[in-house]
Amino acid sequence: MLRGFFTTLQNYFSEYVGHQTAYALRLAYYDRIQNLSFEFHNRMHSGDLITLGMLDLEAVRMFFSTGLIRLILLTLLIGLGGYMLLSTSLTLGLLALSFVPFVAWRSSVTQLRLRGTWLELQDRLSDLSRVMEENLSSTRVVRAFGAQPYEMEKYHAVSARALTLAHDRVGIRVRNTSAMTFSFLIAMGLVLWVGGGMVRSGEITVGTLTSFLTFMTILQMPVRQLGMLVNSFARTATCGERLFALLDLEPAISSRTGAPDLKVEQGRLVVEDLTYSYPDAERTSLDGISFEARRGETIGLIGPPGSGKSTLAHLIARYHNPDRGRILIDGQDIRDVSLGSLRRAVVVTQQDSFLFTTSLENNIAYGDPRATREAVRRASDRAELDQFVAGLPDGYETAVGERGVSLSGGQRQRMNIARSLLLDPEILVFDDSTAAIDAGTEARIRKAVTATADDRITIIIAHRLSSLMHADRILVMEDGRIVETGTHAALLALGGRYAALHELQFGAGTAPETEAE
Ligand SMILES: Nc1ncnc2c1ncn2[C@@H]1O[C@H](COP(=O)(O)OP(=O)(O)OP(=O)(O)O)[C@@H](O)[C@H]1O
Repeated sequence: MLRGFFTTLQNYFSEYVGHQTAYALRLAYYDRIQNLSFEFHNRMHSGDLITLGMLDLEAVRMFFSTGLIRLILLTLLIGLGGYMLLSTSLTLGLLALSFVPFVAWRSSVTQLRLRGTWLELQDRLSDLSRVMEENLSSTRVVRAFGAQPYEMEKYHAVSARALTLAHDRVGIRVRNTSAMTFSFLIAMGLVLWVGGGMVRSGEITVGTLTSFLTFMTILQMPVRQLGMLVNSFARTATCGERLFALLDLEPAISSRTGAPDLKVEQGRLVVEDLTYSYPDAERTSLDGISFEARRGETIGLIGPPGSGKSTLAHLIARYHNPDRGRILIDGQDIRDVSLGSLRRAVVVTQQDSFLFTTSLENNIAYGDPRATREAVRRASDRAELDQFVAGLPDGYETAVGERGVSLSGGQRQRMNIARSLLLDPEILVFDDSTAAIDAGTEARIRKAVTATADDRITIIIAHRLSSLMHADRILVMEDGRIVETGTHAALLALGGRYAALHELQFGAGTAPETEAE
């Protein structure tokens, strides 16, 4: 009865502790990956991060749910059992316990081997989720190029690698279990042999020998479980090491302790000698960029792909820290103010928009969940999305994302623009965010955005000249440097790269004034 009672308590509490530990670790892990820098996320594949957050964390939970309590139980059982055996008969006790050192040695060897292979297996499983994740997010590309057989083969290859290693691991474990059973049976045989002799010579009674054998049988189970414990230890040590290596990482981009909020009064942006290279990159992505902008101004950024336009935008929002130079907003270095206040003041409308699985309204209000329906509608109207939404049966309640209505590339971009406009930031960067929108709609969006442009600095990054020719100043970038600066008219008159681009896009002879209207 007592055993039943305590087993129930043990099961309940050990599971409770395991789940509570996993819950706390899961939240700490999620919190960490929310705050680690873009450089970290560029380096780590999301498949690996998911494996770490699911499998490694589960291994640690299992240890707390079953391994830890088993360790206490085994120590108690082996300690007490061993004491009772030895105190009854020293010779027989030693014989009965002779298998324990062998099992301990065998387990240690197995622990080391399993530990190594577990790490390798995790890597192979990570490869598996990476291939699957890539495949799921590239369904269209795969179908468009008829690459299903190739994808299948790729998945098969990584699956087979995981299977081979899993097999090897089973082999190690089974050999270990067999060796342990064998050594126990030998010890039992010895006890019967020697103990039988002692009974015959009258040294001990049949009852004592029987109780010895019963003890050994009781002890057998926990001792055999040493193997499982060893396995659980090996897994937890490895998984915990990986998990804590990530938990111990300090986010490269964070607010200094006690950093004040950014205060914007005049609304002046100063970029000084900005230089930046991505980690491990051979080339410098930005090289000595300097410019200034005031509230009410629109700055256009143009240049060939890879010239550093997006990198510059990302540095202004402090997604990365510059290697050299600084960015000041109203005289405050953006590294000295709280990150939250900076990200409220600087919003970058990304090239790709991500739709969360929720209503259109919630998607637009993502940056400000407390925004009113009216504010959402206004932002969406300025982004030329309102009419489209009005045509949907559920209007702003329409579910979008993976399980909802899909939006076209242009509609997604407009939703992205509405999401940014809603926040009404001090510095608004459009990073090629109108590329998928037709020129007519883009012109209407521009007009609506310009109506409130006096309150902020607007930076427009685009490849299409018509998107930014109206800007107060246009910066032409090449290889991470600003190579030309001026208004549309001035740059045309300069006859340099901008003029050449203009000729390429509009042909010679088109009056710039008409375009710039
Ligand atoms: N995460 C990254 N890691 C390493 N190098 C990068 C990374 N992102 C961009 N780069 C490199 O930095 C340089 C500038 O890239 P960036 O994306 O800023 O160019 P861009 O002018 O915005 O290009 P596009 O017009 O194609 O958007 C390029 O040489 C690019 O290869």
